[in-house]
Amino acid sequence: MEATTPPPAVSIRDLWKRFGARTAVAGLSLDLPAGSFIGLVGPNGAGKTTTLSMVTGLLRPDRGTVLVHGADVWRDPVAVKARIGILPEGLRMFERLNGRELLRFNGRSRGLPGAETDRRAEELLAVLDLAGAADRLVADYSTGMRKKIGLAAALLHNPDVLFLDEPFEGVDPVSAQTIRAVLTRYAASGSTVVFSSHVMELVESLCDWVAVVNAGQVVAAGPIAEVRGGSSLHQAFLGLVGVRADDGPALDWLGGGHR
Ligand SMILES: Nc1ncnc2c1ncn2[C@@H]1O[C@H](COP(=O)(O)OP(=O)(O)OP(=O)(O)O)[C@@H](O)[C@H]1O
Repeated sequence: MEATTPPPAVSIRDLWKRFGARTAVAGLSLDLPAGSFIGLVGPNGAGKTTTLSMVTGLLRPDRGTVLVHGADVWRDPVAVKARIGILPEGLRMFERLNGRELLRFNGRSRGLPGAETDRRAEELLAVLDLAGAADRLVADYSTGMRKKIGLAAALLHNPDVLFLDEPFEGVDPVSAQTIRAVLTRYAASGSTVVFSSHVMELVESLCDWVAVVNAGQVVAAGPIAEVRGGSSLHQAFLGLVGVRADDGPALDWLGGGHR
């Protein structure tokens, strides 16, 4: 008997978003398998952030539907928000709270009991190496610390699906390793991670599934070994998004000490 495929964690159908004359997302459809570590890759301006914003209910699409574990992001936002965690790009936080207060606030606004919020917050602060900074204002956190406290806030209610926009950008190797370890542990428990990145090596080493987006559409998606074929993900990516054959303008004034 054939094994039945489990329903996808996220189902995106015919998603569109225009900003004035510019089409950022152009009829994007994609099923993201549950329990996978998923990389969303694409060149600058491909529509990754716009897609993630619409999928997580932060931006209203012009058209299209998104289901998270069967619940419609726009018709049933409360059910969806209980099941997802989000680390958006350029996350705005309550800067005048310290790290511990921020997590407590998040836990309580998610309806977690106080004692449980505190227990989880302290564990996350310790695992993410933020315990020593828990009493400092978020306003004084570095980029890497902000990503980590943002990740802690996104994980506190133990979501089924975690969305992260460029979680490793501006993060030093030590913090990156800490974030990787937490995400790997989370994904190993059967939860779904979806993250966007430009770093193919990172996607290749962390993800088991990848979607390549270009000009607001999916140009390839599937298990990473399938998408990259016999080559590296980097090579496959360049082929999929189309590298310019020429080098563009000559820049013959550049280098060589000419003024
Ligand atoms: N608020 C906005 N107003 C106008 N144009 C926008 C807005 N947000 C995105 N765009 C445009 O939509 C397109 C897709 O942008 P988006 O940020 O989704 O791409 P991305 O794949 O995340 O890019 P990057 O890798 O550079 O972060 C781009 O052309 C961008 O200029």
